[in-house]
Amino acid sequence: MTVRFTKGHGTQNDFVLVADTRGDMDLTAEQVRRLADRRSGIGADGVIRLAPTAAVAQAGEQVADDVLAAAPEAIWFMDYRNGDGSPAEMCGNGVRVFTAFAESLGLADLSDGAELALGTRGGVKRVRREQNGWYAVDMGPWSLTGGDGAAAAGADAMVLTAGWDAPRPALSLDLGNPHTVVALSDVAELDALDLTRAPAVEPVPPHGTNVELVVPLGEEAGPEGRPVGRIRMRVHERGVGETRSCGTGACAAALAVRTWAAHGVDDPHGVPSTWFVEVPGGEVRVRLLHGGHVELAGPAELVFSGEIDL
Ligand SMILES: N[C@@H](CCC[C@H](N)C(=O)O)C(=O)O
Repeated sequence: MTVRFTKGHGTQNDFVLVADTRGDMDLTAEQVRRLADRRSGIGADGVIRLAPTAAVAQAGEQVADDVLAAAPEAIWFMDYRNGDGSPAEMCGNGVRVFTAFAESLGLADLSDGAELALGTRGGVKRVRREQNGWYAVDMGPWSLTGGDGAAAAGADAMVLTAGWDAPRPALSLDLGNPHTVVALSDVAELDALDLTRAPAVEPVPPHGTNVELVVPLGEEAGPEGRPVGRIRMRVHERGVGETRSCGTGACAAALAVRTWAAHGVDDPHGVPSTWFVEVPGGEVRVRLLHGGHVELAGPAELVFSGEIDL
C-alpha cells in the first residue's frame, strides 16, 4: 500500500499526517510503528489519520457517534496514535497540526476568525487562528483525577524517576488523556534529569500516564495588569518516551502549578489564569476559560510531504 503523508510538528512534537478522506484506510499498529520509526521510517512521536467522523463512527468507535451528536459540524476526526502504535484519546499539539494539515488540503478555512470543530477520542475540539499565526484550541473540560481531596493535599500519587533516592509527590490530571505532574525546585535539576526510562508512578494508573516534570519560574505582569505565570517542563509521554513538547502535558503542568499556587490563598483571583509553558521544543500558552474549560495555544508547522510504501 502506498501512502501519501505530510510531516508536521508543534513545538517539535512531531507527527506523520495521513489524509484518509474516504475513511477506508485501516492503519494497523505495525504500520504506525513503521511510519514513526526514526531510522527505518519517516520518524515521529505520533501518527495522525484525518478521516470523516462518520466513517470512524461506522467503523465502531462510539466516541465518533457522540462527537456527531454533540457537533454535527465536526465532520473531520483526528485518529491519533502514539509512536508505539497505541491509540490515544487526545493530543493537544496534534490538534493544531491537524488543523494546519486540514487547511493545506482545503478542508478547513480559519480565515476571518472562523473556527474548525473536529472530532477526537477526547470529544469535540474547537480551533481558531490568532493574529500571530498561532492556533488556539478549546481543549474542553479538565479535572483532577484524585478530586478536590487531591487538590487540598497537593498530591495523590508518587513518582520515582532515574537518579532520585525516593519517590516524590505528584498530582494526577485528566485532560481527556492521563497526566501526572511533579514539581521540581530548580531548572538545573530539570535539565539534568534522565528520562530515557519511564518514571514509575504509584498507584499504577490503570491506563498508563504521561509524566510532566515542572519548575515554576514566577509571574510577570500581563495585559490589564493581570499576572501571567511561567513554568518550564519536560515530559515523558505514554506510548512514546521523552518528547520535546506535549500540549495536553503543558495544560496539565500549568493546571497543577495553578492548583498548588491557589491552595491556601485567600484571594485565588490573584493566581494567574494564563501560563506560558517553556518546553525543549519552544513555548505554548495555557489559559483557563469560563465553564471549566482550558485553552492551549501555540504554533503548528507542516515541513514536507512524500509517499511511502507500507
Ligand atoms: N503529544 C500529545 C499527547 C499524545 C498522547 C499521549 N502520548 C498519550 O498517550 O496520552 C499532546 O501534545 O498532547
